[in-house]
Amino acid sequence: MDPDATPSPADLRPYDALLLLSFGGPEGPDDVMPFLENVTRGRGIPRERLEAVAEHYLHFGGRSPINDQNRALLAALRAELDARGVDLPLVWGNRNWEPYLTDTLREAHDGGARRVLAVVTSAYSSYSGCRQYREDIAASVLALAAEGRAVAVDKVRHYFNVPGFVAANTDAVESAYRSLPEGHDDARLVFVTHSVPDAMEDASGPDGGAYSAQHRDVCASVAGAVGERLGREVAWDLVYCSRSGPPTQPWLEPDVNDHLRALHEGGARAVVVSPIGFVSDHMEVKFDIDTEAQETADELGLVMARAATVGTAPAFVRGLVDLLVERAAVARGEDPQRPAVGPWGPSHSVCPVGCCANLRTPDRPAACGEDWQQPAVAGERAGA
Ligand SMILES: CC1=C(CCC(=O)O)c2cc3nc(cc4[nH]c(cc5[nH]c(cc1n2)c(C)c5CCC(=O)O)c(CCC(=O)O)c4C)C(CCC(=O)O)=C3C
Ligand SMILES: [Fe+2]
Repeated sequence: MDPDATPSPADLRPYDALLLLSFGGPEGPDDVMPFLENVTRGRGIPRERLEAVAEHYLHFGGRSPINDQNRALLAALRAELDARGVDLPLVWGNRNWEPYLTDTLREAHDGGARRVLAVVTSAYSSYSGCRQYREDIAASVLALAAEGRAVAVDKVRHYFNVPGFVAANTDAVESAYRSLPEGHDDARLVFVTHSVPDAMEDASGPDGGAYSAQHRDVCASVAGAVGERLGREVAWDLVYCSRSGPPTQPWLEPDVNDHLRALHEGGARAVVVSPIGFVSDHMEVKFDIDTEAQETADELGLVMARAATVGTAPAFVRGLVDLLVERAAVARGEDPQRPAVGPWGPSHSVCPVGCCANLRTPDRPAACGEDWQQPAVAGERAGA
């Protein structure tokens, strides 16, 4: 083989554009309340909770870190795509703030895109992290169809257990252990994710309970790999942050702060905290972990090292591009390898009917699922 030959470009057919789909966040103090109203519309979040969360944002200048983190991820994905010879456009749209998904897809359509492949900034099955994004896609596709614009959107499978996500988290947790002061290498490993109502947990995935089960699956993989690198068993727990419903409604527990107190009472002197439920250091990480949980640890005299989120770690970015390539092969009817670490195995590429059910408005259309019907548009064909 000619060593100077350019490798053939990664095959993304039949897609003609790639989409990063995320949550969105305020860019300044005036955006905070309108953003929070977008997030919580029709969701029964108490007013006091909204005011408290507005304070979290204002504490950081009214600007969420999430948008800049998405810009950084877009740049990293672009570089990896370029390195693999992929010249498709890569665009960015959000659920709750500019750039809104519908505007992004309209612009992509007008630039020639008809069949788009999406990756969302959530690695797990749940209504908030999966179906709600699929509903956003459906609403945008339907709105554009009504304007005479035909676009079809698919998404990649859940990536909590893909090798790149597991490797990036393993590296981050190992670094956190190595950053602890001498004599603390027995630190307990505390994984943290976003709490959700018990009812949302019970409805997550095709058979229920997928949200916490997928977390436990990747936590076990990461803790096992870190243990091998450190040469000893690492004891770990999965706990929760950012509970927001009324106190009468059960949400996943324990809360990270209560858990740190319990560990301290049990004699722990140090913890490594890994926000495994989040892909970047957005507001939940900055406030609920770096501010609140850190204060709790300080009060207790507990040494706490926080592991990085995957962010733009090269292993993670390569893993996402591998998934885009894999999903394109699935769309072409091929049978690609679908690597996964741990017993859960690779998730579905197309969500089964009823997966991550919407408990409030169950009939809302959701794209990227077996029961989704692409709207017809006169004179245009999506995915042609
Ligand atoms: C599972 C999950 C993820 C992870 C998956 C994913 O990434 O999608 C996530 C991400 C995020 N959540 C975020 C922000 C908020 N989430 C809220 C409210 C809620 N989240 C929920 C769940 C989740 N949320 C739930 C069940 C609610 C209750 C209301 C409802 O049933 O929908 C509220 C309202 C106020 C409050 O109650 O906290 C805010 C402001 C931001 C942006 C952060 C930034 O700006 O940096 C991000 C990435
Ligand atoms: Fe949230």
